[in-house]
Amino acid sequence: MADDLLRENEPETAYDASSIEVLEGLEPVRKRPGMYIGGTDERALHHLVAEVLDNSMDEAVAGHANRLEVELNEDYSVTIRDNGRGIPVDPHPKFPDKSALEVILCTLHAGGKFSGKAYQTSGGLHGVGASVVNALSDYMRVEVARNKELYMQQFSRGIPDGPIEKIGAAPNRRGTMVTFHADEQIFGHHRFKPKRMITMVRSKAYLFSGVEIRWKSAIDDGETPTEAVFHFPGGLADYLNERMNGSTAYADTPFAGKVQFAEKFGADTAGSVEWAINWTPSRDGFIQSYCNTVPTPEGGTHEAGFWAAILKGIRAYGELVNNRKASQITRDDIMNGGCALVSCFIREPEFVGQTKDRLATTEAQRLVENSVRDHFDNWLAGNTKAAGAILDYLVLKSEERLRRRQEKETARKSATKKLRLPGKLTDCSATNREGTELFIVEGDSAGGSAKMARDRKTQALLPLRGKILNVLGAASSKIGTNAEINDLCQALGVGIGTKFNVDDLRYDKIIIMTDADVDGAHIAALLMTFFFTQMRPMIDKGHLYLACPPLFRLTQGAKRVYCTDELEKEAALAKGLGGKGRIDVSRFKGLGEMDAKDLKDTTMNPETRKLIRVSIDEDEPGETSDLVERLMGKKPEMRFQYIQENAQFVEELDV
Ligand SMILES: Nc1ncnc2c1ncn2[C@@H]1O[C@H](COP(=O)(O)OP(=O)(O)OP(=O)(O)O)[C@@H](O)[C@H]1O
Repeated sequence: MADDLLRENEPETAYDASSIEVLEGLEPVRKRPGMYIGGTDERALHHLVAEVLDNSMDEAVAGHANRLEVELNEDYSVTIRDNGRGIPVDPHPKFPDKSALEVILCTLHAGGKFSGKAYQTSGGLHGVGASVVNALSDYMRVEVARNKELYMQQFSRGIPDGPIEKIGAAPNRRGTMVTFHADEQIFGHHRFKPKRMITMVRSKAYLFSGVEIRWKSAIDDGETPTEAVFHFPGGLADYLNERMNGSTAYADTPFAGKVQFAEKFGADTAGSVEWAINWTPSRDGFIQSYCNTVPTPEGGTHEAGFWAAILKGIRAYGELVNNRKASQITRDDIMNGGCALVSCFIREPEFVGQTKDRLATTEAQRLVENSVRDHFDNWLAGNTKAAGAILDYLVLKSEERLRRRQEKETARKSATKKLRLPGKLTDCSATNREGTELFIVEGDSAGGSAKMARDRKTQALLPLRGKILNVLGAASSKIGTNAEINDLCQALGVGIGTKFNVDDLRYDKIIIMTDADVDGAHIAALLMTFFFTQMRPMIDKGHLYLACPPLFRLTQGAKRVYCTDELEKEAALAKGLGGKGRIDVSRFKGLGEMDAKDLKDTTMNPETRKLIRVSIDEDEPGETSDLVERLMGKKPEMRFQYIQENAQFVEELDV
């Protein structure tokens, strides 16, 4: 890439240290890495690559770079290089004795992407990524070629080894090169995996057809190429064809397109959307969405806009061809068998959390919906054969869905009549499963408040007395005769082990609601172990949840605030409640102490509560069973060994 000079005469003055704004200092990253990269497991580790790669992609999308290189080195360090403008190296106006580069890498919330001046649409926005990677790397080296000079600075665990140095001339080079080695103190035995990295690299190239990305790996896993070049002028349509992998599709070529928002909504609207979708009867559908090349696995407003456009388009087309059943098609039907890719670029996107799993920018919904809708109407009108086939398929799916619902309704009604439900179950009144919830609560007193706090229509309660049997330590005959477990199975309407059928579940969400103390955590762990070993599909299909009751209630006059932990409490006390007089702090010892209103507001009401969905790390399902066996299994020596190996971690959790 050295010989590739992009826009040689482009002035670099417009993007210099003054474009880099500072909002806050570094520090808490090493202490609480999870807050910044969502954990310390393998997924979090790979997130480091994403953060650095996203910065180079942002340069490319802004039109300053067209070539990137990603290399996994022999010592498992990673090098990412671009031919962009180079991170600014001049002294920072706020900290004249430091270069902008050092400020960026050693300060949280330092970046050039807050105001949209240096970048129009960028994946980065919090000014956190590069400094987080630096803080979590035991070694980091950044080289910047700018103005025909080569600069270099090295860091260990977020601290500079020395000031920035000019290490030579760079007549034919420009851009940034970052090499980092993830810190084993943070990530333990996890290592970068070539397969995971190449998938990420390849998808970036698909998402932005103006970039070529070279991949190299010194680690050969036997299945991933050690060298490759990715450049996809066909963009998402190419990617979709590859993802669908030869499955028969209703349209010969996907419905795909790209809209520059400025052309449709006026020059002030920066950004664009690109999409590709096709339907197939031979596999489940999927959607993969991105914003500014950052994957958004939990979707968000851009996805909502996209599906709205497709749904409205299909229904309108149905009306046009006099297919009256088209009006019963729902979003779920559209997604059934629909394989879709959506990638948008917008200015100042808002995400939920630093790992950016879900896009929250409301504007994106309108922009995407309006852009896609016109194109879709035209496409349907111009591809009548495919349009007819897709419409028929979706109508069929909607009919199947309606039939299934009816069957389930009657099944549930007769089941409620016939089923012998456990006496202590307080059932909900809804007759069909959709939207219903079963709270498994600890103790009878908690059950009392919960009974008053619940929504009778959709929320059912099952109080458990004491701790349930630890199924990992028990013989299977004992499991079958255990009274608490029998009650649980009856309430859920299912059998255990091989007899478990997830479709029989009588509720949509199963929510474990225990006290926020050690005993409560133990009961929750026992229940989760039980579900994990005996009713695993219930977790895989996302039915199991943990309620998050608060630990503290702060009151000041009429103002009330709930806090889930000590940290939140301290923060709330420091900030004040905005009322007058003394702040009273009460600590809930158990759910039973909370009055019904408190319990409803904080823990049960779907509008205001927090819930954690229990899931299994898809990448390491084996690790989960291994860990469950070690922690909950019969052999105390395994538990002891785990505690010894992870003592530091366990201690931290206790803080
Ligand atoms: N490869 C690069 N080329 C040019 N500038 C860069 C590069 N990498 C980082 N920067 C500059 O450093 C700033 C800080 O980067 P950092 O990754 O810390 O945060 P961000 O990308 O702004 O936001 P986020 O925390 O959401 O990733 C960027 O805003 C950009 O101005």
